[in-house]
Parts: sequence; structure tokens; C-alpha cells
Amino acid sequence: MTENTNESVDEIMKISKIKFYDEDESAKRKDYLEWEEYFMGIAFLAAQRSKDPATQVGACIVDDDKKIVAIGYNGLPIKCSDDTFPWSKNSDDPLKNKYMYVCHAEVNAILNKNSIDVKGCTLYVALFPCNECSKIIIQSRIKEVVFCSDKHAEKPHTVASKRLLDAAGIKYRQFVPNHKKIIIDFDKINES
Ligand SMILES: Nc1ccn([C@H]2C[C@H](O)[C@@H](COP(=O)(O)O)O2)c(=O)n1
Repeated sequence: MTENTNESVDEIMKISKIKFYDEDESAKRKDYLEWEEYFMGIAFLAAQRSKDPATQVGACIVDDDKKIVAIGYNGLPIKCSDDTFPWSKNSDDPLKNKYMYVCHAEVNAILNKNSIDVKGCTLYVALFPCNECSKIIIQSRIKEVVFCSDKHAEKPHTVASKRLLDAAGIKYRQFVPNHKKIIIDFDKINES
């Protein structure tokens, strides 16, 4: 009985290693994007839609089946013209700065979801979420945040944000890419 079982395990192991092709000539491509690079790449691509001249942020929300359920980037609310509201950040008059008006990428992604909800999903975002976004991340029951940059780690809005996420038991971790750059070349498809 034991012998038979071991034999079948050996058989399965052999079958799982069978290659139906010549290894050198037809193996799969090696420098494909890992899932996390793909999701963060989508977030960075979405950021290119942002009209903010200083900082473009994108977010991509993914469910447990690795399906993208939401994408967003930082921008003005619907019907608030990109050409009417200010994009500056250093005016002494707060009403002349963008901060009063811009919706953050994370919030836009959550509001634009194409699923019923984002419960249990993972949020990929270029910049660590601020405290206001974290409140909404928590309330929408996102389970994990993967961020690229934490360049505002010392600022109160990031410190507060981490306190909120920690209290709510939401995990967050920094994205570690294999590829430092992803290039989109619209001409490449015409090659070979
Ligand atoms: N997690 C974040 C952080 C920032 N944003 C947006 C909000 C502004 O449009 C811009 C930040 O402006 P800055 O002061 O860096 O010029 O990025 C976001 O969407 N998500």
C-alpha cells in the first residue's frame, strides 16, 4: 500500500516536470511583470491622467482573485473644471491652493469601483495614504495597503494615517519592484 502510494507520487512528480517543448527554443518569456508590478504599474499609468502639475498619484484596487475592481487618480471632483480651480500649492491664501479642492487617488478609486464593494481588497497606491484617505480605506473594509513612496513619513497626516490603520488592523507594506522601470512603447507591437 505504502509502496504503491509512493510510486504514484513519483509518477505525478515526473509528469509535472514534463516539458512539451525544446527548453532553449520555446520557453516562456522571463522578464514579464509580477502581479504586484502589474497592479502598481496600473496605478502609475492612471496617475498620468492627473492634471496636478506637481504630484500625480494613482491607485488600483484588487480583489482576492487578483481582479482589478477600481482605479483612480488625483483630480478635481466631477463638474469642477481643471481650468477653473487652482493647482498651486504655495499660495498664502489657502483658497488659492489645490488642497481644498482635489480628490485623492485612493478616494477616487474607492468611489469609482466596479464591484459592489471593496471589502477584503488590496489597495496599490503610489504615495502613502493621508489620514483622510485612511479613514475611508478603513470604512470601506480594504484589508491591505501596498504603497510605493513614503516620502511624507514624518508629516502629521502620515503619522495620523498610520495610527488609524494600525488601530483598524489594516496591514500596509512598501512595494518592492523587480523592474525599476516599465516602458510603454506603442511602436514595439510592430516589431518582429
Ligand atoms: N496618498 C496621496 C497623496 C497625495 N495625493 C494627491 C493630492 C495632491 O493632488 C497631490 C499632493 O500634492 P503635493 O503637495 O505633493 O504637491 O497628490 C493623493 O492623491 N494621494
